[in-house]
Amino acid sequence: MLYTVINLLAQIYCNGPILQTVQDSHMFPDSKHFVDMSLKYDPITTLRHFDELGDRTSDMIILREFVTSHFNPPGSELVEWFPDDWVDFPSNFLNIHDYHHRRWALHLHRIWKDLCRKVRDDVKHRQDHYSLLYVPHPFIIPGGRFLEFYYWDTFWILKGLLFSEMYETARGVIKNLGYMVDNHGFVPNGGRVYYLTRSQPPLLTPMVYEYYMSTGDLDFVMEILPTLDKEYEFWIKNRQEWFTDKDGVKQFPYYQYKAQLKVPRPESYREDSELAEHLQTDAEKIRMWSEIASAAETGWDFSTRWFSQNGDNLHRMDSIRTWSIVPADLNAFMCANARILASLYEIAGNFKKVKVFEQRYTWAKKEMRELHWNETDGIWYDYDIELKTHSNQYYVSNAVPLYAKCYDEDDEVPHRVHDYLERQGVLKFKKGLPTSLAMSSSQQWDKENAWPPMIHMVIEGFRTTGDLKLMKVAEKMATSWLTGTYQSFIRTHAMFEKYNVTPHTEETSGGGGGEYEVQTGFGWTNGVILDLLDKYGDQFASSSAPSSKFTFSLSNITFVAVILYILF
Ligand SMILES: OC[C@H]1O[C@H](O[C@H]2O[C@H](CO)[C@@H](O)[C@H](O)[C@H]2O)[C@H](O)[C@@H](O)[C@@H]1O
Repeated sequence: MLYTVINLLAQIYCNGPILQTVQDSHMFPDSKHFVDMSLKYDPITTLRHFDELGDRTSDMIILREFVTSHFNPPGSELVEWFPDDWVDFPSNFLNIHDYHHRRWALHLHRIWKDLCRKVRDDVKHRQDHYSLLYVPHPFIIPGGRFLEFYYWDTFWILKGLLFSEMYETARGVIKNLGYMVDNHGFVPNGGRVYYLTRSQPPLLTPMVYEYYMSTGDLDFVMEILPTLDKEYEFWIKNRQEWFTDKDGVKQFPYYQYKAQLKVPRPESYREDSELAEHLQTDAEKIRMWSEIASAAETGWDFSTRWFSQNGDNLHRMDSIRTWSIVPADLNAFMCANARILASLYEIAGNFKKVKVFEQRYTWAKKEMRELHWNETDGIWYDYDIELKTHSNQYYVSNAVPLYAKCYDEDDEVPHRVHDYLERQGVLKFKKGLPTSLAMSSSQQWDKENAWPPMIHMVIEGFRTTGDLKLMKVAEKMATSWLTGTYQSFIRTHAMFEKYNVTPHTEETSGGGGGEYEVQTGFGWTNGVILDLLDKYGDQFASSSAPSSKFTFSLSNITFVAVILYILF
């Protein structure tokens, strides 16, 4: 049933004459706008009405009239939702000693209410009218143009919700992703029908682990465990290959982002059509669109990481070759998934499964050592499976295996990672780690853009080593990030999805590049700040807060007022 509905919807939102005509007409400046509009009639009627217009759809006035009379504006399928478990002052925030930061945290905490949505019941009953996929529980959207849930964003949103003591909402967002696995076989990139051809970095199992660590809610873990297992199977079945020795004997499995797409991404239809314009054959175009969709699956859309690293094509988007890359971060995530699932099955007393996942964990660590670890440079690199070599370039993702703890107990490894970052000169970026050093790139997952999830993983990677020197490194990074983003917030009153950390200016500002304007809101940014304030709020003092006496007393009054309000 659901399969038939999805197929029908695909004819409107993923392919077909309406999508192509509207997107090619440049009716909306952002290609995502059109595919987020819900239908006024069912897909078959809509297609028939469009067909009846014949050639007249080349007239912009007629086309616009058709869109207005057959589609609703984006967002009308969602209700703004007040989360039941939201309280004015979560007691965790008492741990934030500096009142400026506490006030900032309270502001971010309030933003959860602005970003919380519930899918209207009508979507459940008439899914064939909506590109939005039905999920049963309220959830947090990233913000800006992103009005649906996003898979890997949810991990950092969840971290923030847990610090905000919104355990019910946190459980709901996890359950929604589980609902995706149960109904669609995997977690898509985001909650739209056009995202059903690809996933995103697999962090559902780590989310359950984080939730369990904060709540001790074992019943929920046991309930969702089969779904987590099912998601792991999706990655095995659809994204796994075996590394073989020269005699063809299997050594260990490895994972790649590998989505298949025969058409341009619907939400960036124009951009992808133009990129493939020069290609002669359908096969070449399909390959390029699949490489692009796979890059979107990485979460790093787009980055020179997926483009040619040399020659005339250096760092050009049309040289995209995601299928040739074995990403260090994806394999680290799969490794962490295997380790967590082995522990959860142990708690469940299912020792057969413990053995299965322990074996997968052992393989994953072997894969990390043999394909990614570079003994000379002391870091993990992406592996180029076509050229049979390390990618050998600095990307902040090189440090993700440290966060995922995907290496054998060895005190040296974290220090070597630190030394590598130092040698690359990226620790000199005072405001935050740059994503890459590919200065000629105009992509958003490159150069001096710093992304909250990556900053968080590096900080956590060092903080959790237990090594005093590296914990200091983590603290310094966290303090710089908090200071820069706080100053930016005071100046702009906005939280950005990514930040520019160029050393050439004093101030941290919103990032740039890529195919859309920098967005504000912003789910994962706020989640990361709240989690860092959880970890460092008792030590971190604002050097940058507004200094006038008036602001000082006003903020104290605000805080006292909040406390009085709670007490009485
Ligand atoms: O519409 C273009 C792309 O937008 C998304 O990617 C970016 O935003 C996401 C939400 O914050 C984030 O998860 C992703 O890492 C960003 O690059 C979307 O995920 C892409 O699939 C889409 O093509």
